[in-house]
Amino acid sequence: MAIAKPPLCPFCQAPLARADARFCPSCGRSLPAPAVNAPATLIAAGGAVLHVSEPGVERDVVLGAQPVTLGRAPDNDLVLQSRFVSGRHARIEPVGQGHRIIDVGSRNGLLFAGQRITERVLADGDVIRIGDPATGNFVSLTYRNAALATAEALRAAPTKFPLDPTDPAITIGRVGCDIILDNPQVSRFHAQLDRTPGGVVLRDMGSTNGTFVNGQRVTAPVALKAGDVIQIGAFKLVYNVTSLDRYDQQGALRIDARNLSRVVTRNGVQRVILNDVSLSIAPREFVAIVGGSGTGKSTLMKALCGYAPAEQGQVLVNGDDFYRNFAAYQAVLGYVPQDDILHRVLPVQRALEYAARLRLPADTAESEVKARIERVLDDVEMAPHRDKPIEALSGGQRKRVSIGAELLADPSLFFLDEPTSGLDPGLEKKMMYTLRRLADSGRTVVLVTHATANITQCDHVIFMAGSGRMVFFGPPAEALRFFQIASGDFADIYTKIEGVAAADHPVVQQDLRAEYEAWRAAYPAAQTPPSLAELWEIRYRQSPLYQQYVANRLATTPSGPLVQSNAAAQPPQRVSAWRQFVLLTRRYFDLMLQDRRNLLILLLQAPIIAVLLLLVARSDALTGVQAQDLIQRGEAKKLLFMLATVSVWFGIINAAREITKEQAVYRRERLVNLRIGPYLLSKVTVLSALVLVQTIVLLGIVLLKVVLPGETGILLPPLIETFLTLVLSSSAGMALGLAISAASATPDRAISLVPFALIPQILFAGLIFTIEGLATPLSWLTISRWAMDALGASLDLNRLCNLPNTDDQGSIPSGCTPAFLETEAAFSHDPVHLVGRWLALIGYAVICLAIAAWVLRRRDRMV
Ligand SMILES: Nc1ncnc2c1ncn2[C@@H]1O[C@H](COP(=O)(O)OP(=O)(O)OP(=O)(O)O)[C@@H](O)[C@H]1O
Repeated sequence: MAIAKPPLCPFCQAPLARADARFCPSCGRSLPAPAVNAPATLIAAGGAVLHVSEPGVERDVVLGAQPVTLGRAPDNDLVLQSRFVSGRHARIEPVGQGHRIIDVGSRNGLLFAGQRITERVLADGDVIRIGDPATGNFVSLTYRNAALATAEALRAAPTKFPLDPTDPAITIGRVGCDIILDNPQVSRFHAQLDRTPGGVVLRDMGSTNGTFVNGQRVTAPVALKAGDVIQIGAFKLVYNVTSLDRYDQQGALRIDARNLSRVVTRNGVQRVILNDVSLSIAPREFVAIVGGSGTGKSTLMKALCGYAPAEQGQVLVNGDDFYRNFAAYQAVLGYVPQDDILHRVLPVQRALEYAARLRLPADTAESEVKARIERVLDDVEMAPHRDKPIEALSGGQRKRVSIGAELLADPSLFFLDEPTSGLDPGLEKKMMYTLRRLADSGRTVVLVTHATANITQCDHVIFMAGSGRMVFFGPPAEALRFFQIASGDFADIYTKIEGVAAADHPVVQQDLRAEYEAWRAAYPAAQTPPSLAELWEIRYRQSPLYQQYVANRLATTPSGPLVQSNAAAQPPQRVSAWRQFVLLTRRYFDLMLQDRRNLLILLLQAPIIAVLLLLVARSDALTGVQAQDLIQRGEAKKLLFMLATVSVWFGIINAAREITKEQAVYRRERLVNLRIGPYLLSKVTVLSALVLVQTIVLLGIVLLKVVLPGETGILLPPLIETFLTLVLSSSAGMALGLAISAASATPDRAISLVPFALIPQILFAGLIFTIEGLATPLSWLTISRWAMDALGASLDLNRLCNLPNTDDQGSIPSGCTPAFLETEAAFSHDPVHLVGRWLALIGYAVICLAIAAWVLRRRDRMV
């Protein structure tokens, strides 16, 4: 074994005079004790190399024909400094042309691909980590051995399935098929190849996530020709007439971005928010996008993950145009937005069950869902908290559950928007450690973060500055050198890249003098100076780092077949509307029941209002007594007006917060596959059940005192007609409430809008004020007016005298005169009139739901 590089300061990379130097002559920081014992017996020419990366220390160690022990004790061949490494941790011993690593009984073990291992024969490119779950620190050991096939090459090699010409059909699916594609996103029986007289034909067997041929979704049988590429989730199957070659791209997805730009126009002014960004992220890399506020981090991430495509430029996933093939790749995409994407009132396990049912193929067995949930709970270390409501968890734990929800579908591309925001430094570090493990276990992980304390855990860091400019892409340690940060603190980079580049600016003077002068020469007439971001961008593009980490990477072709697609971007795959409706309805019921306090308040409204009405309503308000006929119609109208308005109130208030309060969950699920129709109908179903209960309670209690006339019903008994009218009024109110909710940015705003919907119901119902002139068309827009008409018709108010109830002296007028018996057209006692009013209420509800759906669809575009 030998130290391959001259000793360098781990903080500023300046050369050290001696390997055992205690202080750096350049940055002056104290140095760790020499870490490696290098007995001459272990030095072997041409051997494999182990790149050792400990916090603050990087070195290469040559492995030879002798076993090497590693651990913290000083008598190991390779001494590691970190406290979480055991005294005697592992042994690396030669096997054939390569090596094997063996855990010799360490406490924290060896991690490979995110999983603990006891032993592994190493392939070129393997990364073994020793991690400390308590602090989130880890040591990385990267094995390089040119004599072995690379781990990437092994992963890229196809598996050939010979196609027997006598075989009439070949099935493709997750279990029990001729060709097995083992991924939760693949349906059990996903697709089938049929041999027909005309050739081989591919059929999708009603899969949840779709089958694609050359980028086109298979909706009808497709005749295959040689070279056609079939895509199912992360798998590609190339049809070669005599064989089907399966390329498993799980955990092997590379992202190349070329010249991404985005310009927005606000108040007529154009602004660049993403400025010609190119980069390349290899499979299983963990990449952080960092930079100041408003510098375009989220814009870049959304362009990379396809949720807000760049206007110019191209994103390629394993060489395929990502935007054009978005529908095919959507199944392998995980995205964790800043907000929680699960309902907080649900316990962790139950929330994950609903998420799994919505995301995984419909034919996923209960046992598979359970196993998947167990797996992700372990992956995010939340198994001990499975029964706790999400709202009872800490911020970091909640974020882990959101990550778990995304992991259910086992995505190979994983994007996270500020997963560490709001976490304390300890939790932040653990979160980064979790993400590192997820990347190691076969995911390309990209996150946006403000926190730079732990970005050494990433393979690469992207620094954004100014108006969407990428000023650095490369390994974190290189960033410190590039920006000449002697302190070793990444946060110092922020101050170097923000601001205007005046000639006397210290950063221009120290770092960017050449770039500044070149810029001045290029733009001699410029009135305003460039930004520091612009100069760093120029500097980075001219640096060897850009050549190495961007240009050279972009110049290499990805392994595996390419999808030659000229298709326009296709909408995402849709799962069965009925299945979604059933699941969403079940979940919504569950949410209602979990939020007991709110449910209790909603349910108490009806009896409390009914009891208050009992206190003021007369028992004969609707029937009338002969001697008091003169005041009856007014009294009856008051009671019916209250019943109608209260019903509308129930509907509006039940629904007004229901969409807006869960909009983060809705937005995320919409990006996966949620349909607006089933979503709204699930709300309508559950809320209808609620208004039904409320109406029964309200009417039931009121009728304990108030007597309903016996014979007045037009089509049905008056009780049934009254009940129907009130339910229809509540339902129309509920639809109006849902429209308000869909249009409101926050629950508070929705509640503030409720009076605007409710007060017209009072003004234009025709009771308090006479409706004439402009008020007439406005009254058509209110629910209570149609409800009053229907109630008045059913209970035949025209049979009662039409006199205002002003007889507060107790004196009874002598009798009804013809003038007092004047009828009101609104209460016509005929079937057409009543059914017309019911239809108006139904139409009202339908229009409000259509508006809610339209608003939700419009929101899709606002990314
Ligand atoms: N759809 C849009 N329309 C108009 N302006 C937008 C749009 N999206 C982003 N912007 C603007 O582009 C700039 C960059 O936004 P972005 O969200 O990418 O920044 P960021 O670096 O992620 O910021 P933060 O760290 O504050 O979240 C901001 O000034 C933002 O207001």
